[in-house]
Amino acid sequence: MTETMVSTDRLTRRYGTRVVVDAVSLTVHKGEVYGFLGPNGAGKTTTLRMILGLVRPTAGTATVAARRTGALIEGPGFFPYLSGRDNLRVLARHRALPDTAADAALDRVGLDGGAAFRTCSLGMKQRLGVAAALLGDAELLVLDEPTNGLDPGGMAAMRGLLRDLAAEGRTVLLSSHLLGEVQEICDRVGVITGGRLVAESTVAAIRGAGTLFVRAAPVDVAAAVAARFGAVTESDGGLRCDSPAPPLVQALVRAGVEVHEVRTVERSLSDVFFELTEDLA
Ligand SMILES: Nc1ncnc2c1ncn2[C@@H]1O[C@H](COP(=O)(O)OP(=O)(O)OP(=O)(O)O)[C@@H](O)[C@H]1O
Repeated sequence: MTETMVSTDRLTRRYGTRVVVDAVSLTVHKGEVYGFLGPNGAGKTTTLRMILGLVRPTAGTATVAARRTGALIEGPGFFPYLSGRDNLRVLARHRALPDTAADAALDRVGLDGGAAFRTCSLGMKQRLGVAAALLGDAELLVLDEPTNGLDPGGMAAMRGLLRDLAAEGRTVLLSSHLLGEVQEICDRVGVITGGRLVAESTVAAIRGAGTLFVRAAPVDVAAAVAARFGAVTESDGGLRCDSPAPPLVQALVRAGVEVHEVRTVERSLSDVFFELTEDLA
């Protein structure tokens, strides 16, 4: 059975008359990487802050089942001249944790922590931020844009780290405006735009089963057969058909059509995202 780690029920935040987060109900399962996806200003950070108890909801509720939660929201305040290790030890001491907790968190993210914070690359700084969130062995990590500004190598490393943390049974809730990133890291995504959650599902389900691309001759006969199964449009010298492949192919062959090519065309998460957000524009 899937255990729920975070759930919100019609979570809402207004600033003045402006509704920044509008009745968002989302569910994050234990042990998954959940991507909270939306354009700038969509309300992601405000939602994460409400989940963490840093911002009070105007209405609705947020429930967190984790006993130990760590967060990286808009970068923790690291001291520039202290090393990564000393920075983490300072944070650990604030929370009455031993220095060994800082060392364990550094190990976990693969940093030696020797360099002064100000000399660290952005990738190292982000890893240090994740280490800070992990302090005290957090079982839920809430990370606001953890891959923001990273180069492709840094992103791949962060992706690997977050997947590994989930494989250990931790739950990761991250926000992002990078569709490709979310598509690769996350088990499930919630899409937010204009403060409203417009979709929540597995990445695969949100992208849909995809449509079929069929190249067949004669094309007009093929189109007539395919139209019995669903919508058909002509594209790239073939047909795009909304239909499962086996019955369509059988019917085409029975109708004497020569089938040259049949393949599934998956929509990327970005196509879906723009469709979802266009509807609301
Ligand atoms: N304290 C506040 N007072 C007034 N408006 C606010 C406050 N905090 C956030 N907002 C507004 O709420 C909207 C959503 O902000 P939020 O930071 O939650 O979005 P976001 O999706 O995280 O965007 P970004 O990726 O740019 O951080 C923005 O238009 C922002 O200006």
